[in-house]
Amino acid sequence: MTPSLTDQICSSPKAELHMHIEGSLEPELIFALAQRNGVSLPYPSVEALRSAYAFTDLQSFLDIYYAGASVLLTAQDFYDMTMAYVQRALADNVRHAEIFFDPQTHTARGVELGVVFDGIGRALDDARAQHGFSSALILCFLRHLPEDEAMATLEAALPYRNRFIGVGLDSSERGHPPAKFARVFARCRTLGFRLVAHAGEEGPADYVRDALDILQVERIDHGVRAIDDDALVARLACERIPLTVCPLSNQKLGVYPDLRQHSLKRLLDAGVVITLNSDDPAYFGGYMNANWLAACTALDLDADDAWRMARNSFEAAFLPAAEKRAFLDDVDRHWQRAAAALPASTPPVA
Ligand code: HPA
Ligand SMILES: [Zn+2]
Repeated sequence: MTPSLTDQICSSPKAELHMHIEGSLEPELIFALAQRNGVSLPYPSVEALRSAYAFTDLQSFLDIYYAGASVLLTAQDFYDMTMAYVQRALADNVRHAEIFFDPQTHTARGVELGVVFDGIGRALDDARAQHGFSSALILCFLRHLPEDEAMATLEAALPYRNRFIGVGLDSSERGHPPAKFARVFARCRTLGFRLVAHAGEEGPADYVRDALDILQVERIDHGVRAIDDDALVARLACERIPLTVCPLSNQKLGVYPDLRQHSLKRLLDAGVVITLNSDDPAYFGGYMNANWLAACTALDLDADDAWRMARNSFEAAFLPAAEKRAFLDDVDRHWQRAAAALPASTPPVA
């Protein structure tokens, strides 16, 4: 990739639609919060913790990710974590983020839901007021736990319903199919929440189809295993169902150990609305621009691919139409200027 394309990618406006706020907790902040809260960690130093980030699969990551989140106790902790993410996102020209959080990870430790909403919510309010950073929250249910617990979490979160726009489904995918959460997603649908779910990360293409048909989600998180099913790929493209793809996550968790083999280029070429995201940036070695550059370099993507994926990120966002239009205009202006500077670029078909 040329240095100028790298610059254009880094400076492009973009939306991030798949980022777990607990996955933005850097080892330095984990240690600082542990000290502030008198929590003891099973690692002697920041370096020792970071060197434990050698994952073999999703579960080996989740075990460390949940341990890291154990230092979050007060609203100020959630505020500090969220503000740290916002600063990194701003540096990568992320203009809008739809941020996942895992309430059950915190309520199980005795942290009240109000503390979680207060800390994250106040940080996002301040980010909007101080930096014009646009954002929304998506509450994720942990799929390794029973559906009844997801339902109880939903009911407990309803007093804060103006704080989140939608619900998602994360944690261990294998053995926990979408159908397990049919009732709670049906209830969320009647309540008017936006719906997403992780599917087809480690689980099969069938889980992507079930997330669409049974849970009736509007976006699929990861979804990269859809590539195993031609009819499903055609459906995703035809129905314009976005996939929130996370390249460095897929590499670090062994979904695609070699990014050159990643399915996202084939999916993009098949007309699927592919977006690029960081998933758990503190654990997988990079925030948005690192993910964009890793994918574009490994797969030899060009300016038209990048332009398309930047448009996709706002097209797939749960934004009001006027705001979406304004962001898309910013993206087009950016890449039209880039096209004048870069060789042989043609605008993508909107
Ligand atoms: O990539 C992921 N997959 C499933 N659950 C998660 N929780 C945080 N990140 C992930
Ligand atoms: Zn994820």
